[in-house]
Amino acid sequence: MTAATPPDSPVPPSGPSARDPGTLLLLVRHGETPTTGTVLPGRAPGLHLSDRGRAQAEQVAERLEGLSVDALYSSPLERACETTEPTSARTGLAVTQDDGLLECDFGEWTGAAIADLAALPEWQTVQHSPSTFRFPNGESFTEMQERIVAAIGALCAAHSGGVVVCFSHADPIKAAVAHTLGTPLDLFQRIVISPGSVSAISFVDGQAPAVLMVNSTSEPLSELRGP
Ligand SMILES: O=C(O)[C@@H](CO)OP(=O)(O)O
Repeated sequence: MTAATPPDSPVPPSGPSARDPGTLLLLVRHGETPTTGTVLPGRAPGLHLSDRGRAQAEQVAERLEGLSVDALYSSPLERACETTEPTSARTGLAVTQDDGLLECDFGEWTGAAIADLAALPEWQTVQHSPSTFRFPNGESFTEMQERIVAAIGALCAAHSGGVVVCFSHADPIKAAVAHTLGTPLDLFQRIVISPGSVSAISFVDGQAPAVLMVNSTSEPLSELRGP
């Protein structure tokens, strides 16, 4: 037999819009570059945003209007840092570079044409069994996932209860979203993260993290914090 709930008992919080808004993490993929989709740029220096990529960066800043942002972090690579610039200008917040948000270290595959890589037998492993794959003289997908998950965990802990915006890269963001959803790393290629897109994760004490948005390129972001 279960005791009746007293009529004045508080209603338990049921999600991020309840009394405790928790910590809101926004993961932004950098805007397009001249080689996005054709070359695996990895950590090679000197790759900058295209005109379209700069427009996508502006759009991210516009979409953040109305959201009270506490901190901005970025992968140190140029294409990520350039994507932060309109948001930094609009919010007045400085950007802190964080190696935990870096692109995967693709090792000897860095700078290769994706069409050439797709012809290799190893490409099938990258697509279908990524948890077993290490890039030649580079990082494994498992290491990349552990790195990004640790990085965003530390940043959210440092800004508990706040809104944290992190600018990163496709594969690390896919791996972070997969981890939050409980999706096996071997299925993480099913998640699409487009240039200039925003994905949102909410962390509320005592609750499982909640994925609020994935690969969004148009929805207003202020509504993520409720009315
Ligand atoms: O080359 C790509 O498709 C992705 C992989 O993560 O890299 P980036 O997001 O840096 O463009």
